This record gives sequence, C-alpha cells and structure tokens, in this order.
Amino acid sequence: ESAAETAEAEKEVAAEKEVAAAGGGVEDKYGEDRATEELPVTPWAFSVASGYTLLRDPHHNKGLAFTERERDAHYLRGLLPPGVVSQDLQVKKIMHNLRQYKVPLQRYVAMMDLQERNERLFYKLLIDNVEELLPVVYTPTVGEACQKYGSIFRRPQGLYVSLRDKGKVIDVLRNWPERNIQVIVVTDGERILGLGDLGCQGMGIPVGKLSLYTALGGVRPSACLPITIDVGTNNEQLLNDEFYIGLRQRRATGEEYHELMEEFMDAVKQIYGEKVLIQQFEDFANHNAFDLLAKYSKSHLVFNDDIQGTASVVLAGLLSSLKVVGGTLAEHTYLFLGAGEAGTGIAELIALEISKQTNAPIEECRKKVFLVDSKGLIVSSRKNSLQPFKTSWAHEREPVTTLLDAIKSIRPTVLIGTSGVGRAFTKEVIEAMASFNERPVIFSLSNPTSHSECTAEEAYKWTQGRAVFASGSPFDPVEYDGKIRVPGQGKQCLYFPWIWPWCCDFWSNPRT
Ligand SMILES: NC(=O)C1=CN([C@@H]2O[C@H](COP(=O)(O)OP(=O)(O)OC[C@H]3O[C@@H](n4cnc5c(N)ncnc54)[C@H](OP(=O)(O)O)[C@@H]3O)[C@@H](O)[C@H]2O)C=CC1
Ligand SMILES: CC(=O)C(=O)O
Ligand SMILES: [Mg+2]
Repeated sequence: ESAAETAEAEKEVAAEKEVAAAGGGVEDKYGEDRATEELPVTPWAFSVASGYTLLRDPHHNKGLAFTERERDAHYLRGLLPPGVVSQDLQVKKIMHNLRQYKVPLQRYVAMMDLQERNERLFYKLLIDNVEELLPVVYTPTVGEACQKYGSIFRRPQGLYVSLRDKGKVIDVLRNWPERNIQVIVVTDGERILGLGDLGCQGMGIPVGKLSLYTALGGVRPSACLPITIDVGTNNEQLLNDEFYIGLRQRRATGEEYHELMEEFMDAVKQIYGEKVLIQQFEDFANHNAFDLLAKYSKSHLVFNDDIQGTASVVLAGLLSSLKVVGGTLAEHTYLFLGAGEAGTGIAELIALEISKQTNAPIEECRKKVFLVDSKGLIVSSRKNSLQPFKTSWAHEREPVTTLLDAIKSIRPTVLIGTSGVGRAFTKEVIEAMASFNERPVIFSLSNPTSHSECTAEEAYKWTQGRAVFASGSPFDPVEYDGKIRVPGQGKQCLYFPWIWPWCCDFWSNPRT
C-alpha cells in the first residue's frame, strides 16, 4: 500500500469519526447504536436501535404503543405524539382502516407496509384476524400482488438470488442480516398459483407463506427467510413491463439452471447448517419440482409444499368428508382434473393411506385413483409419452379425452380439481357427479379464485345442496334451500402449526 493510499484511508476514517461524532439526535451513551459483532465478509452490523432509528426498525418498533417509561428509556420523547395507544387499540384501528379499502390489493399493500413498519403489530393483527386476513397475505390477493409486484414495489422483502450472482451466491446469503434461520421458503417463480410464470415477482409467495409460519406455526419472524431464485422469465408481458423487477431475459434451463440451484443449495447448508432448516420448495414448475425434490431430499431437509404439503391437507379433508359421506378411503373412487404436482402428490398420499389402512400393495391402491391431464385420461396406452411422475397412474383403460367422459366411464365418488383451469367443472360435470352420488365430494383446489374449477355456489346449486365442497381459495358461505352451507378451504397453511414441532422432534430423535 502506498503512503498516499494510507493517508487517504486515514482521512476517510477521520471523516467517518467526525460524522459519527456530529451524528445528531441522542448521544449514544450506552453504545447501543454500535456494532456488537464484526463479520469478516459483509460490512453490515448488528445494532440495538434507539430513538429515531428504533421507530424505523420494524422488528422493535411499537409505534404509539411505547409506554411513558419506554419512551424515556429509548430516547423517544418528542418523536411520538404524547398519546399512548395500546396494541389492542392499534389493531382495532388498523382493522377499521383495512375494511375501508374496497380493492383487495390496497389491503395487501397496507399489510405489507405494516409488516415493514411494525412487525409485532402485523403479526398480532394477522393472528387475531386470521380468517379475514388470510385471503390478503395468501391466495387469492397474493396472486394479484405478484402479478403487479413491480408496480406496487416499495421496499424489498426477502432475498433475491439471480443468475448474476453465479459464483458468489454465498455472499448474497451473507448479506441477509439474520444468522439463525430455521425455515426457508424458496421459489423460482415459474408456476405461481395457477397464474403461470411470474418470474422474480413470485417473491410475494414465500413472503406470504412465511408470514403464516409465524402467525400459525409460531416460528420467530427473524428465523424465516423468503428467497426468490431469478433465472429469468418466459412471461412476455413481464419482459416488456417497464416496472418489472427481475432479470430481463428468458429463463435459463438445463445445466445453467441446475448449476445455480446447486450453488444455492450448497451455500444454504454452508451458512445455516443442515439441522435447523426446513427448506420448502414453492411454486416451481413441475418439470423442475419433482427432480429438485428427489435430488435434494438426499442431502438437505427439504420438502415441496405443492406436492407434499397439499397432499397432507387434502387427505385430512378427505378423511373429514368421510364422516359426512360414509365409507372408508378404500371404498371411494377418485378422479383428478390436473396431473401435476398437486394432483399426483395428493393421489399418491391417498394410495399410501389406503395401503396403510388395508395392507394392500400400493400398486393395487393406486387403481382407485384416476387422473386427467390436458390430453385426457392417463391410461396405459399413453405410457411411453408420459412424464415420469404420471406413469404410476397409467391404468389399463380405454383412452378418454374429456373430463365429462372420464366421469361417465369411471363414476368417481370424489372429484378433485388441480388443473389451474378456472370453471373447468362445468354444470354438466357437476351434474354428472350428482347423478350417481348421493353426496358427491368436490374439491376445487386451483388458485387463485379466478382459476378455481368451480365456485362454492355452483357446486351446491348444481348438486341441489348435496356436494361436500372445499376449495383452494376461500368462498363465502352459500345459502341454498334455506340452509347456509360453509365451504371448506384446502390450504397448506393448516399444517404449518405442526410441521415445526414435528421437525424439532425429528431433530431431537431422528429415529422416531
Ligand atoms: N389448494 C392448494 O393448497 C393448492 C392448490 N394448487 C393449485 O393447483 C393448480 C395446479 O398446480 P400444480 O399441480 O402445481 O400445477 P402443474 O402445472 O404441475 O399441473 C397442472 C396439471 O393440470 C393439467 N391441465 C392444464 N390444463 C388442463 C386442461 N385444460 N384440462 C385438463 N388438465 C389440464 C396439466 O396437464 P399437462 O400435464 O398435460 O400439462 C397438469 O397435469 C394451481 O392452480 C395451483 O394454484 C397447488 C398447490 C396447492
Ligand atoms: C396454495 C399454493 O401453494 C398454490 O396454489 O400453489
Ligand atoms: Mg404453491
């Protein structure tokens, strides 16, 4: 280092000291605002906020709920109006304000603003009003939010790992200010709900799901890390959108895609370890989802929410339905519209459970389950051209191209929509189900609402109120024939409360 460079560096340090000394505001008497830990790579610091900074720190800010004593202790006097408003009253006020918004997206933006401003209040609000706010942070509104993410973007949430970070993904992870991460939800944005490829704007999904890990599962917010892998997008509309926030290129595939994923997965393990982490794959397209799950389940604690999480919740829904419709799981016949991640994931868990209940081989149990994809019923004559995750469902049957014909030929007792195709359960389809089932079970699981295979009202109306109905996105109760029917919701967040305790049990005793 030359003498000139050394002098320059000393000058810089002196200037920094001067700025720090001038600082403004409250003197940092107790060293609260100083870094408490040094990190070798990235120049960020842990600090305990006080005064003005505290009000802008979402993790600790309590807004008007700071008590008189806290205002003294944290140098807040004068920075807040004198009134003290309890957290309960703040919740009441914000709920009142949220209810004024007629446009769901405005509610979403207001909720995200709150999360960025006052995390405690955000979670209190969500926990106390979960039924009302779930459709905002989760489907359906989160879908619209992802579509318009660039336009409504204010402050970044989560961590973005893009193709540009190749070779330095670990440095990207180091930039995240928390070390004690326990749950990661990661997407590459290629299949966001039933809305298709939303590229980098898929970030709303991991952010929303993780807020539910906290609100419903009790995981600390600081232990949750939402991640979006940006390998480009094939969505022309987004590529041409001036507000698009992601890489403006078509999706990387093959080796380039898998190299980035591998670097990311290695970096995650290196930084956060392998024990204290569930890594949830979310809304990947099926041509990657099954392979990623198979590959990384050998080395990481991973699961795929769309394949496995959905299956657990829908199986629970089916078991509950049996209380109404009667019979055992094995006595029913299942037909799916949609043979992708959700469809084949649920199908496999149904077969596994039947096998467990009856001791019959899984191959036999799979014969109770049929799936229709975009080319028609999956049958043995299609076996050579099927994607690997569909082949177990290629039963010996005559080919059928439409859902209606499949229903007529199979006569299922349970119809499940996992196609992402809105209103695919037409009047004829539902009437056909009602013609040979006293209580047809109809689950219309595709999200968001506009992609649901039918509405609750249609399911009840076209079955004269006899359907046992659940959907992926919520529907309001429906009055039919003088009775109020309350549709169920098949949503994965229902298992969030137990997955975390399960993992903790697993880690403390992996043999159980
Ligand atoms: N409620 C919940 O908790 C969940 C809901 N979902 C929803 O399920 C839907 C599907 O997700 P996922 O399984 O991951 O998506 P995939 O892309 O993996 O699967 C979609 C399937 O639907 C089939 N399909 C598409 N169009 C048609 C059509 N016109 N007729 C018949 N079949 C069709 C596809 O056929 P092909 O294979 O021939 O292309 C494919 O088999 C989405 O809307 C998603 O939001 C997903 C997870 C959880
Ligand atoms: C809910 C969900 O995970 C989905 O629709 O993809
Ligand atoms: Mg999903």
